[in-house]
Amino acid sequence: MSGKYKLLSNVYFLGMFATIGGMLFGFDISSMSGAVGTDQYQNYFNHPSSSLQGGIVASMPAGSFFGALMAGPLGDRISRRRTIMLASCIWIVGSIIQCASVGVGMLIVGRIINGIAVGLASMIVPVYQSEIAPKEIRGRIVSLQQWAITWGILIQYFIQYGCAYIKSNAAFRIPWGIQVVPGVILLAGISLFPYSPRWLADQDRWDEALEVLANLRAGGNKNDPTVQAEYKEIEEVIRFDRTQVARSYVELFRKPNLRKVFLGMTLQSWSQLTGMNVAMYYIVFIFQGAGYSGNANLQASSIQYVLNVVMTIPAILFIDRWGRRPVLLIGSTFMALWLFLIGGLMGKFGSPADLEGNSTTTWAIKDNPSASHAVIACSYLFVCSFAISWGPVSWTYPAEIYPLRIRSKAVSLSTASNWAFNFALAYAVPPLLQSIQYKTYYIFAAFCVAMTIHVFFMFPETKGRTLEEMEELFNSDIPAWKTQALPRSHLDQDIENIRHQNQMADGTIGAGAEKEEVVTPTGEKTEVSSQEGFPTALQTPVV
Ligand SMILES: OC[C@H]1O[C@](O)(CO)[C@@H](O)[C@@H]1O
Repeated sequence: MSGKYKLLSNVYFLGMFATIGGMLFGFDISSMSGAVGTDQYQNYFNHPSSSLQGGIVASMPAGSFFGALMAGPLGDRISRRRTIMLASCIWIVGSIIQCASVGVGMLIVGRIINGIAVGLASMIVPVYQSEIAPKEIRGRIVSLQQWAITWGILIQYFIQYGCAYIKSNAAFRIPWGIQVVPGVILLAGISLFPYSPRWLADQDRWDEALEVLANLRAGGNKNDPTVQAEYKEIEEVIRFDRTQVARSYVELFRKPNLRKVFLGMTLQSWSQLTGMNVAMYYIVFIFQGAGYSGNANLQASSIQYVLNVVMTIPAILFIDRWGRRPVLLIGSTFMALWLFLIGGLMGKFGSPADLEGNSTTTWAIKDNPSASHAVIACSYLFVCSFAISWGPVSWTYPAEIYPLRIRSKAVSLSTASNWAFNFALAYAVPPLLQSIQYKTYYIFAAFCVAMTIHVFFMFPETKGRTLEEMEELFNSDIPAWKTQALPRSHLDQDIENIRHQNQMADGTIGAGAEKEEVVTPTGEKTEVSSQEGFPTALQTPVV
C-alpha cells in the first residue's frame, strides 16, 4: 500500500476523525447556552417568552430524533461513509441558516436542520467506528465519539462565553457561523475514507471488503491470519443472515432480536435519565440553588465541562480492559450516591428563594459556604462518574450488539431513544426544579438505582467478542451476571488455527493431527483436530 494512504488505513486515525460527527453533537448541546443570556440576542429576537425559548432550544433535539431514525435505512442503502458525508452537508446548511436568521422562525428552521445532521451523525459514526475496529480496541474507538461530544460542548461553551464580551450587535451569530468549520472538515476528510468492510461484504463487494480489511489490519496483506479469520467470520455470518427473515423494522421486534433491541434502547434512555443533561443544560440553575451567582457561577460551570472532557479519557484507555458491565454498574451506583447527597444537602440547608430575574430557582442554600461547596463538589463528582462510565458505554454497547442485517436500523432506534429523552428532559426539568425543587435530584437518583439493577440482571458483557459472536452470546441462556467470566473469543482460536495450518503448509511444523478440546454451545466437550481448523464459528475453546 502506498505510504500516502497509510493514515487512511489506521483505525485510530479513522475512528478519531469520524468523531468530528460527535463534536457536532456537543456543539449542538451548548449552542444556546451562552447566547440566551446576551442583550443582543434578546433584543434581536424580541425577548422570546420562556415557552418560545424552550421551543427554540428543543427544536434541535427534535430534529436529531428524526435524523437518528433516518440514519438506519440510509446507512444500509448509501453506506455508512456517505451518510456521514450527507450529515456534514446538512450541518453546513443548518449552521448557515442559523447564523443568518432574521427571525425566530428562521432560527428554528436552522436548528431543526442542524438537529437532523446531528441525529444522522450520532447514529452512524459509532456504527462505522465499530465496523472498522478490531474487537480488542472497539470499545476504545467508539468511546472516542463520547469524548468528541464532551469536547464539542466545552469548545462551544467557551466560544459563546468569549463572544458574550464582544460589543457588536451580531456577536451572538459568531458561534453559529463557526459551526460550519467542523462540518467542512468532516466532509472533506470522510470523502477520502474507506467504506466499512462489513458494509462492503453485505453489498457482495467481497474483494473490496477483503482489501479494506487487509489495509486496516495488516498493512494490505490479505493472507495475514488475522485478516483471513475475520474475513471468514464476516462471510459465514452474512451467509447465515441471508437465510433469516427479511430485514425490516418489524424484524427488530421479533425474537431473537427483541431482547437486544430493547437493551440498546433502554441503555440510551437510561443514559439520559441519569440526569446528566440537566447538568449540561441547566447547570446554572443547579449552582444558583447551591448559592452561586454571576461570574462565580459561570466559572464553576466551566470547570464541570472541563471535568467532563478529562474524565472521559480513562474510559477511552481502559474500557476494553475493564469491560462494559463493571463500568456501567459502578458508574450508576456512584451517580445515585452523588444525586442523593445533592438532594439531601439542598433539602437540609436550603430554603425557599426568590431569585431576582430568575423564575426557575425557587429553592437555594444561603449563607452556608460549607453546604454550598459540598453541593458543588457532589455535582462535579456526578459529572466525573458519568463521563467515565455511562457517557462512552451508552454508545459502545448498542453499536456492537446487533447482527449486521439489523445493525443500522437497531442503532437508529437506540440513538433515537437517546434524543427522545434528551428532548423530554430539556422540557420537563425547569418546571420540576421550580415545583419540587431539590426533590428533582431524588427522582434522578432513583433512576440511577433502577438502571444499576437493570444492568446487573440483563446486560451481558461484550468485551473482547467479535461483532459476529454477539448473536451467540445474546441468544444463550447464560445469565447476564455470569457472562463476565466466559471463555475468550473463538476468533482468537481461529487465528491460531489458520496460523497453524499455514505453518503446516510451510513445513514449519509436523503433520501430526493435534487434538484440541472444545465446548459446543450446548455445553458438550469434543475433540477437534487443529489441522482441520474449527469447522464453524460456534465452537468455544476450553480455557
Ligand atoms: O457528556 C454529556 C453529554 O453526553 C450525552 O449524554 C451523550 O452521550 C449527551 O446527551 C450529554 O450532553
